[in-house]
Amino acid sequence: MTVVELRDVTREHGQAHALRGVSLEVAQGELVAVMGPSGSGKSTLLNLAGGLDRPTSGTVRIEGRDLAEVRDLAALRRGSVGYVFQDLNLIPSLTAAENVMLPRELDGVRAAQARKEALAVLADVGVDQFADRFPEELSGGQRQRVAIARALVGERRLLLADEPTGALDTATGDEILSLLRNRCDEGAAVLLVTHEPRYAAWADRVVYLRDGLIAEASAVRLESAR
Ligand SMILES: Nc1ncnc2c1ncn2[C@@H]1O[C@H](COP(=O)(O)OP(=O)(O)OP(=O)(O)O)[C@@H](O)[C@H]1O
Repeated sequence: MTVVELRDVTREHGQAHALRGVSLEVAQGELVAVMGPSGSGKSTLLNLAGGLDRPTSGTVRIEGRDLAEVRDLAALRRGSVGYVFQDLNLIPSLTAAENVMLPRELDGVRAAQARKEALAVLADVGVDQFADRFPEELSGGQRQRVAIARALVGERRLLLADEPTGALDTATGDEILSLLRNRCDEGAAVLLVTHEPRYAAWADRVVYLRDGLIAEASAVRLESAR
């Protein structure tokens, strides 16, 4: 099943053509890596796929719903889309568990239930022992896991990750990728922006962007690099 579909999508910022006609589908269970030089449109593509930005032309569908016709986009995003960014924006005054609970509480889930869900997903990513610590009390890798837990909570089916391994050492980066890969194998669709061939090797497909267009797409799974 297709989770996200972009069809002939363009995005212009005044004179700048960030995307110039991109079509892409990501199915359940699929991890697609997006690579390309700086300024080629990778972040724009991710933002459009998650409904954080709107295309100038073309359509974006999440689970079959045309985002241009969705009234409460924020609710759809909270329910279906998880984001992991390099700068993870954990809220410093909230504990790890509270950061993960927040999107669920915004959706009206009661605190006790939200905490239960947060602890379960923190355990999934291996940091439940740090649930009551604040972000500044955690290492970079631990913080990134908390950010991933926040993206995963509520069983979101589309995960968008923009350089999620940016500041991490190789071993921690590999662990983060393996978490994303596991979630994918459990049925999520993942779009991953990365500069690193090492991490793109975890993908089912690699899409190369150049000047706002898909220059090349490879369907080869690079098993040997795992
Ligand atoms: N808000 C904006 N206003 C004007 N131009 C923009 C805006 N956002 C993006 N652009 C332009 O669109 C193009 C694509 O930007 P985008 O951030 O998507 O590229 P990227 O591939 O993610 O780059 P990087 O790897 O450096 O993050 C760039 O030329 C950028 O300058």
